[in-house]
This record gives sequence, C-alpha cells and structure tokens, in this order.
Amino acid sequence: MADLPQSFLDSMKEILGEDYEAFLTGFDGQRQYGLRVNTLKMNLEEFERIAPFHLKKVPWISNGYFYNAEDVPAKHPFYSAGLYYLQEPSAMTPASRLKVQPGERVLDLCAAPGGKATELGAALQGEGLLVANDINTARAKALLRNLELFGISNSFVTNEPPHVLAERFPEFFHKIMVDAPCSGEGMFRKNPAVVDSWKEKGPEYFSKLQREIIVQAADMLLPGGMMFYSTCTFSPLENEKTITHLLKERPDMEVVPMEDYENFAEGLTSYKDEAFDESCKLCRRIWPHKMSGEGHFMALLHKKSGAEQEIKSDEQDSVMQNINYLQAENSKESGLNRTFHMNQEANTSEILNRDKKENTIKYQQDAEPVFDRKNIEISQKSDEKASKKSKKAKKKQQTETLSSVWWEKCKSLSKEQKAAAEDFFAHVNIAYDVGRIDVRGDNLYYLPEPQYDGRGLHFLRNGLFMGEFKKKRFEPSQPFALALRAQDFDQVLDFPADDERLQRYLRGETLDVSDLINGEKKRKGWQLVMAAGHPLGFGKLVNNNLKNKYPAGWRK
Ligand SMILES: C[S@@+](CC[C@H](N)C(=O)[O-])C[C@H]1O[C@@H](n2cnc3c(N)ncnc32)[C@H](O)[C@@H]1O
Repeated sequence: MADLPQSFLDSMKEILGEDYEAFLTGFDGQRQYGLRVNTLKMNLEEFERIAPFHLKKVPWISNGYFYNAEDVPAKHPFYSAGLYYLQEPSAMTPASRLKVQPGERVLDLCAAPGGKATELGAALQGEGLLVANDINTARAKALLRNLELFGISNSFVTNEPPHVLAERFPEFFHKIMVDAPCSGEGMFRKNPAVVDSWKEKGPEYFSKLQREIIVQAADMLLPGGMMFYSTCTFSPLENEKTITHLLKERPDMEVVPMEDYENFAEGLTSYKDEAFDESCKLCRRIWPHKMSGEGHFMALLHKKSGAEQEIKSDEQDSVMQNINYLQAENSKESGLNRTFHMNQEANTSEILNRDKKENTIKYQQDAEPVFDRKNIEISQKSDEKASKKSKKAKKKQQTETLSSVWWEKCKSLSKEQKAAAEDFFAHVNIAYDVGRIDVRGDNLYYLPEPQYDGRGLHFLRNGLFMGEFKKKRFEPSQPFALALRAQDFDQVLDFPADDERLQRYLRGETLDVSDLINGEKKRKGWQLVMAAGHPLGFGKLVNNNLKNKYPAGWRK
C-alpha cells in the first residue's frame, strides 16, 4: 500500500465508518483495466466479433469492457485506428451519464487528455459541435491527438482558462462536462506518485479552484441544459461542497438523478460539522471497495428555465432521457415534484472568423472576418420565411461536392495545387457542405456546422484538418484518414489485422503490397491503409511499393 497521509486516512474513516477497513484492504487489490469502444467508428457487436482480447462487459457502461493486462490493446493496430480508448472503468461513467445527442453544442471544459471528450464527441456522431478545452497547452495537444485518433471532425479544441470561455459563450451549450482538476485521491492506488502531489496541493487548494470553475461553467449552459461535474477524488470539500456552492451562487441550477447503478453510493449531505445541500444525495460516488473502479464523484445538474417551452413527450430531445429518469425517480422516492422546461436555442448572433495560420493558436481579435458564414442568427424568433430560405440554401449547398468548379473559386491556390486536390478528392466518396470548407494558408479544413464566435481565442484546431497544399501537391492529413470510413475512399489497401506489415507501416517503413493490388497495373497514388477494414493512415503507391505517409509524430 502507498504511504497514505494521515489526514486523508482520518477523513476516509469519518466518511466511511464501518466500510473504512474494506476501503483500506482495497488498496492492495488488483487494478482494473478497461477500454471504451468508439461508437463513432463501429458498433459493439462488430467490436466483440473482431477484438482479439479477453473481454468482459463493464456492467454500468454500455460500451465499456474490462480486458486482461496481458492483452496489451495499446499495441494492436485497432488502437491506432481509434477503435477504442483505454480507460479505467469508473472514469468512463461521467460521459456516459451526460447523454449527449447528435446535433448538440457540447463543452468539455477540463478535457485533456480526452477521456471524456472522446466519448462526448463520439456521441455527437459527427453532428453538432464539441468545444474541447484545456488550460494546459501540452495537455491540450494530447487532447487534440486523441480526438483526431477517434476521427472526431466537429470539434473546436481550445486552450483557455474557463473565465475566458465563459465571457465568450454565455448560455450557449446544451451539455457541459466539468471533469475538474482535483487532488486525485481516487488515483492513489493506480498511481502512488499522486500521493506526493496531494501533499503539496490537497483538497483545500482544489476546492477553491473548483468553486470558481463550476460557476463559470454553469454560466455557459443553456436554460434547460445539462451539466456534469465529476472528480476522481473522495474529499467532500472538492465534491458535495462544490455542488452546494454552485446551488447557492446559481439558484437556477439543480441536482438531478443520473442513470443509476446498483453499486453506486449516494452523495453526502454532511461531513463533520458541515451540512451540504440536501439534493447532494442525488450525486453519486464510486467507491473502489464497492465496485470495479478506482473511484469517482459525480453530479448531474440541470439549469432550470422560466417560461420557455415545456418539453412534450413526442419531442424527443436530448434532455429527455435524463428528465424521464428524474421524473421516475421523483415519483419513486424523493417526493420532489418539478416541471422541466427547456429553451431549445439561444439568441446568439455569431460570425466565425479564423486565423490565417494553423497552430499559431491565436485568432486575431481585430482582424476583419475572413469568413462570414452569413452571420446567421440562431434565434427562435427568427422569422419563418428567412428560415425556409436558409434551409433551401443549405440543402443546395450540401449537394455540392468538391468538384473542379469549387476548386476554381479558390483564389489562393495555384493551378497545380487545385489539380492535385481535385485528383485526390475524385477518390473521396463524400458530398461535402462546401460552405464549411475552409482554405487557410496552406491548409484545408472542414468546419463544424454550428455557428460560433471563436475570435481572439487560443485554439489548436477548428474542425477537421483535411490536408496541406505543398508546392504543386496536395497531401491529405492523418486526422483526415482517421475520420474516413472504408467506403469513403476508393483506393484502399486492406491488411488482415494480424499482418505483420501493419506494425511496420505504423513504424514508418515502405511496404511491398503487390499481393493486395492483384496486378492492378494502373493503380497508383494515394491509398488508404486499413487494418481489417479500419483506416489507419495514407500511403502512396509507386510500382507495387507503398511509400509510407504515416506521419513521423504518430509512429510507434
Ligand atoms: C481531471 S483532469 C481532466 C481529465 C479529462 N477530463 C479526461 O477524462 O481525460 C483536469 C484537467 O483540468 C485542467 N485544469 C487545471 N487547472 C485548471 C483550471 N484552473 N481551470 C480549468 N482547467 C484546469 C488540467 O490541465 C487537467 O487536464
């Protein structure tokens, strides 16, 4: 057992009472290994059919599995294809309980390295917007990589303190995840080094930070929206006390029940001589001695709204699952009788303006908008005629593809670059909404659909980075490969998952692929390399040899 601080042990004894001994014994127990399937890329039946691991379902997570440590799924090509995320099972819970639906605007405020954001992004299924933020630049880079690996194309990855986002996005998001920085008591078993950082910065330090963050987060939530607060620590200071603070500061926020599991424990309503809001009982705790997880605190919060439209049973909205659950719970045991309303859209007028360079991470605050996506007002009050017109325009736009006509309009590109891009996109079987295509400097992007104002924000990525124009060429990007499905590209090299060439491909080696192209003499150029039908990256075919285009920074 790690050398645990006495004040931590005293606090645990106070909270757990007769369960304390079982909790301590748990520290000598075995670590649980888990993976979560990327439902943007595949369904569970397919995963179970193809995964060569010893899997057991995590009973409270629909797409979560325990695996045996000796399986080493991180080394399998399926990992490099973004088919799953390795995650301790209790850490899978928060994103699974926020019930994100395609088309929503979602914020993950403390997102790096992406354990929750990858699941939230997958739940969007390519529709809507995921703003994934982390205050720490190095960690935000890891977050971006994981989102790219998962093939999530509709994210805006930012690197800002929460208060800056709160000023920019008042009442903007349907769903918000706050997986707060914390003292990490739930990590003590998995990573004893966390004990040392706890001694430097413990619950008192983080509690103050969390109280600021949670209020700023709530201010970004749409009335009727849902927010999830979680930590991987046990201290009530960082958990129920933070929630109680939010409820006092923002009376329109309330704790609501989440989808339950028999071994979750209730939140606390007091600790020592401090009383917390009674509704903290609806929060949930994962205790490592009660179930197979390292430990988590979780609160599902709802922002009440006043006179907005009441949710009707036939209007299947994202909030419905949580609310249905809540109503059932209310009538069952709590006796609370609430009516829920929601405001479906914010009155927001947004102009998107972008920086010229990729990865300079800074929007020009005072620059003229380079790209004004019609300054569409998202408003419930917008008159019907305008909305019909814009729907028609959008439909027309969506049927356009990246044809020569479109490239012709791209003034910043040379003739050769346009021809190269056109050649490449002739192999892509996707009809793009050309209004979302953006050529910025030498780079090509596909922007998320919802409108938002990103001016002046530090960011690492806006939408999908599709590729780069070099002198006379167009080079498709690695994130683009990972966002494609097998049927989206018509020149594929599909290797069996256990073909040793896949490991060599992932190391950057040139491969002989004559057996895969069956004497197709004319075949050349960009190929999508796949492991059993799942894209891994690009290569270029020259005389039966595959020149490796797996980027150096991604190699194993
Ligand atoms: C518990 S971790 C998030 C883990 C992540 N949600 C996941 O599942 O992979 C908390 C994150 O909060 C960030 N953070 C630290 N201080 C912060 C602050 N003052 N405001 C916002 N985020 C902060 C850290 O950089 C860290 O990545």
